[in-house]
Amino acid sequence: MKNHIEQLVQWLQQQVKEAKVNGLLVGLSGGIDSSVVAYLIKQAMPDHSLGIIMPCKSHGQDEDDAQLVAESSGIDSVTVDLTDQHDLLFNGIKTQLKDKNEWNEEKERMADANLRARLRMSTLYTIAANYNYLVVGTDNAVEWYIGYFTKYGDGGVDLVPLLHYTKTEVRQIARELGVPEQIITKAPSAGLWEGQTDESEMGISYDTIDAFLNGEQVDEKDEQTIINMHQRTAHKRALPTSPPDFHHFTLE
Ligand SMILES: Nc1ncnc2c1ncn2[C@@H]1O[C@H](COP(=O)(O)OP(=O)(O)OC[C@H]2O[C@@H]([n+]3cccc(C(=O)O)c3)[C@H](O)[C@@H]2O)[C@@H](O)[C@H]1O
Ligand SMILES: Nc1ncnc2c1ncn2[C@@H]1O[C@H](COP(=O)(O)OP(=O)(O)OP(=O)(O)O)[C@@H](O)[C@H]1O
Ligand SMILES: [Mg+2]
Repeated sequence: MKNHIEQLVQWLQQQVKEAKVNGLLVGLSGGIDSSVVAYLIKQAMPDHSLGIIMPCKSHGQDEDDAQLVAESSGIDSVTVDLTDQHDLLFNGIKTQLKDKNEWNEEKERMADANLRARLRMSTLYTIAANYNYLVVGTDNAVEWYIGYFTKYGDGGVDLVPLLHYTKTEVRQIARELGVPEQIITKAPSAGLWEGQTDESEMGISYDTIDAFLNGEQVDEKDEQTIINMHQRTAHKRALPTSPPDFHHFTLE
């Protein structure tokens, strides 16, 4: 993995150069993916990299873990608590729709969760513009393939260095980089509601999806689940859908 790390660091440096920006930043959650990205961008841009810690009704342990990663990687960090902003916006929207008797309780938890991810995205772009930095995403091959991210939330980024790495490989890279073991071994979670873990929500294990992506044989039912998730989320990996160019078709 040493070789991969060197290449990823060089690739990040090249992106900074080509985009003519000053540096790179990442949202630091205390999870393994953003920890790996933090270590990589710190290596790529030692004096121009930033980790943004954004609690939003989050578990205190996650913030402690994010702080630990900031310290162990040496990356500069800023904390922006989004709890009040989220409450204001979410409850404002909810009140308006409730008044019209059109609030869908069944969709509430997911709407609340996705708004957290999109508030984080907005925060990252506001800070990126301030420093003239790029926003670095943390999606790995599994999350990308099955669309396990919020469209224009944590999926709304400029660079995705881990896109071709399975979760197993991300763990290997993390060990090589020196990410603290407690971060590597904790259960992956989007942290969007109490008790959420990726595997319980996806209904399938990272090991199974890793195996599928590696072209290995997996249980037929699991294979179908993965393919269904991939197909259902194709829109998240594409540019917005547009109609044909009727205007120019009529010109001749
Ligand atoms: N066919 C289609 N063509 C174009 N657009 C389509 C569409 N179908 C839905 N859409 C749009 O997409 C929206 C649904 O997508 P989206 O808003 O992303 O929402 P959705 O996929 O329902 O939820 C996001 C999922 O990602 C997970 N997540 C989020 C954030 C972080 C992490 C993590 O691992 O840390 C995980 C989260 O737990 C949840 O399972 C719809 O509201 C609609 O606007
Ligand atoms: N509290 C938070 N503060 C800052 N960024 C966050 C926070 N929660 C989520 N994010 C951002 O959203 C991204 C998506 O979360 P995701 O859970 O997939 O990654 P992770 O937490 O780094 O790793 P894992 O999947 O193992 O939990 C994070 O990598 C991070 O960039
Ligand atoms: Mg996480």
